Amino acid sequence: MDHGKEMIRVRSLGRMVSVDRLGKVCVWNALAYSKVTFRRQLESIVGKSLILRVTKVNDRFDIILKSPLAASDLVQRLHCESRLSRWHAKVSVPYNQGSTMSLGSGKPGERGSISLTSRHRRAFELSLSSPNGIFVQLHPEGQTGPWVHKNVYVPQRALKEARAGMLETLVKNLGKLAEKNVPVVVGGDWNMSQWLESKCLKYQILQCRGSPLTYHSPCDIGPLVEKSNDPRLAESEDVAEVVRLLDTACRDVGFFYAKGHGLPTGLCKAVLRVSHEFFDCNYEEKVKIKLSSTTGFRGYQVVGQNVTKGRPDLHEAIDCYKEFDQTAYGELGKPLCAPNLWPEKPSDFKVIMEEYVQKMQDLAQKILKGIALALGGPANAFESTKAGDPFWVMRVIGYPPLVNDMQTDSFDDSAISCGAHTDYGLLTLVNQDAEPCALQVKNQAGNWIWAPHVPEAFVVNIGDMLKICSNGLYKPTLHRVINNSALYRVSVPFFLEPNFDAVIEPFEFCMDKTQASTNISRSTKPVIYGEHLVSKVSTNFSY
Ligand SMILES: O=C(O)CCC(=O)C(=O)O
Ligand SMILES: [Fe+2]
Repeated sequence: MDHGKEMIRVRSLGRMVSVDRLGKVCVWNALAYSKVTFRRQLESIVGKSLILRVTKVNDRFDIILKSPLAASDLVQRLHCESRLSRWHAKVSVPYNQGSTMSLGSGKPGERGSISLTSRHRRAFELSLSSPNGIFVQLHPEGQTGPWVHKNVYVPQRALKEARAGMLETLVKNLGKLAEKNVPVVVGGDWNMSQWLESKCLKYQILQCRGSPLTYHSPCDIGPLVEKSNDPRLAESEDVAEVVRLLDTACRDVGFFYAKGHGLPTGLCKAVLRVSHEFFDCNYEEKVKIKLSSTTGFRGYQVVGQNVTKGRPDLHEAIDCYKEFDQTAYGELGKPLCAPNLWPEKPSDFKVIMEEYVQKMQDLAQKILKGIALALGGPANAFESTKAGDPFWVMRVIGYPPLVNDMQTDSFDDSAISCGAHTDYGLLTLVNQDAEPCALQVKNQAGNWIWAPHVPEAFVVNIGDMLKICSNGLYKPTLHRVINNSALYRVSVPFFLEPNFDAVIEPFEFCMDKTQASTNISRSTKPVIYGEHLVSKVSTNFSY
């Protein structure tokens, strides 16, 4: 489909605009709605000002949006937030210009096409509406043996190594089916697109950004939390199951959801409530605790004061660090040696946050025991010199909506709430508002996927220091925040760090592992954690 020359009149802009400067989304299976109710539905999902035009065309709705980014966000939100999963929505311009995609008429299940979707339910539904097609579901939850049902083929859930061989065969067979003009719908994750491309197969992507991170079901860390002080922790079977899940998540994704963590829901909610109450205060109130190099980089930073890779982040925040004595780390600790700055309003801010920090440190250390076991070491591997007296960082972050006035031409497509980065320390635990969905994680296929709020679960990700400790077995994943909604968002990440003065270098047991599998004994250089942190913090701000 070439939309390059299609021009439309956009009333709010008062002129003809080529659609390739805008974003276009097609939605199927929604014709039960009138145009007016459908538009109202869309507006409740993405905000009125993003939507420039909605038209009914044959069997679908076509939606023109303010920008390609807005279009990909709409598709994601249709799937991720509104959960209107009966709809099939797709951005009508190729997601990845230049790759070998056959777009055909853009309709799923077209003869001879291979369609790729990361949502297994979506693929399943498509397979039913396309009875001559074949549906392959790669990562079914709780699937132990292979099964075939009508046109649905579910291969056995396999371990990563075994999966490679399985994919090889699968891709070959998919190619043969496409040659025979059999429509194929593949549900799985985006790694599949790499396989298809490596075999030069043409396919169409039915969803533009991959599934939300929730696709990987939350890890119930309950057994690990309950038994973390048990000297026979490593022998417990249910702990071993948690450890296995942690290993897969840290190796493959670098992110996971942790439920069963034992933190009171009321406390987690109170943390978000007092954060909102603070950000709701006026400017004068907030800058009473303004951060600068003279406050030890502690306190409130205004919107745009934080900089990621040279660009201002469009968020405001209160930064807190573990407090320490002047004599503790000498020159190394000087730039950060100061008390935390707590706001007066709301009056319960400090007491709630201090209780939260203490509980989060305890929880993060328990998860770290599970990670030590997952890496093949003793549960206490991070204790004593590495992280026996851990440093911590907590950021209370407020993200205003990025787009307020979409009626003007001033929309900046590249505006970002928090630029792509990895975290500095060992483990990050994020407590985020239920809405809006704004955190994104880059998956192995290079696509940004959403990490929406999951009730009673923390988003957990690994940081740079864990990469060094694990000798690269676990790598931190790039993530960023884009608040394209009309809602103000709060998140409170808690970062568990090594001891401030720790020399961070790979564990022996990790070096043995990498030596055995890749012949690389040491892939990372040692660093002094405190130096790493100070160098990051002191270049993070514009004053
Ligand atoms: O706001 C979020 O969800 C994540 C923030 C983040 O990545 C960070 O502060 O390092
Ligand atoms: Fe982060």
